[in-house]
Amino acid sequence: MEQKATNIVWHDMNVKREHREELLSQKSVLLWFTGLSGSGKSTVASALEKRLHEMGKITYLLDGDNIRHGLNSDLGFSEEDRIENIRRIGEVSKLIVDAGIITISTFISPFKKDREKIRDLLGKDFIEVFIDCPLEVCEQRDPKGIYKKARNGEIKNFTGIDSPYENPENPEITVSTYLNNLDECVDKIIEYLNY
Ligand SMILES: Nc1ncnc2c1ncn2[C@@H]1O[C@H](COP(=O)(O)OS(=O)(=O)O)[C@@H](OP(=O)(O)O)[C@H]1O
Ligand SMILES: Nc1ncnc2c1ncn2[C@@H]1O[C@H](COP(=O)(O)OP(=O)(O)O)[C@@H](O)[C@H]1O
Repeated sequence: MEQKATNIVWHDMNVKREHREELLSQKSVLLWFTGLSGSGKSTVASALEKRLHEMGKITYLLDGDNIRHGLNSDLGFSEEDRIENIRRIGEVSKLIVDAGIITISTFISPFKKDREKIRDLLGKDFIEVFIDCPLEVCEQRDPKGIYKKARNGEIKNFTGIDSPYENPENPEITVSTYLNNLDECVDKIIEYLNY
């Protein structure tokens, strides 16, 4: 997004990310989870965070449903609002990574272009985690009864039904929640991180 303000100057602070990382004895990254509603983003992210916490890592989890109650409560599910939702979360994630914290962000983030913008923002610290699960399975799980509502027209612009989801082309990690159990899904991410 174009910067509106003029006459603003970036101030370089004394305490930098590397100093915070050193104090925390860890390297921070952004694990960006993307996938359909019901694919397992929140479930896998929460189990992963627990595992990392038990390993002594400092983490923070940003979750779509939760953020939409606060920071992004002014946004709905039009294409424009989803783009702004993901843009803000990308920026917030960058700040948390800069704080030295291992950040897990779980949003449907249906558009490839928006995810790529966050990759550009974070560079090598961006790890895209595709939570892969066919729509039929997500719909069968329907943990919030939300697909049922989308099918009978109570919810419009629902991802996978009447709003698109673009699969990642080259995610760093693909986790298939319809093939592997929760522990196996978490193992795969932990193995990649190689802490
Ligand atoms: N129209 C529509 N489409 C998709 N999802 C909807 C919609 N309306 C409400 N919900 C609920 O909102 C959660 C998705 O929010 P996100 O911020 O992750 O969406 S997005 O990235 O901006 O597309 C999503 O949560 P998850 O199921 O955890 O993915 C839904 O429960
Ligand atoms: N291997 C698995 N990993 C994650 N969730 C699974 C798995 N197998 C079944 N599930 C179930 O799928 C549902 C996923 O819901 P949720 O985590 O809220 O998805 P999302 O955050 O993507 O909307 C939960 O009811 C969960 O118990």
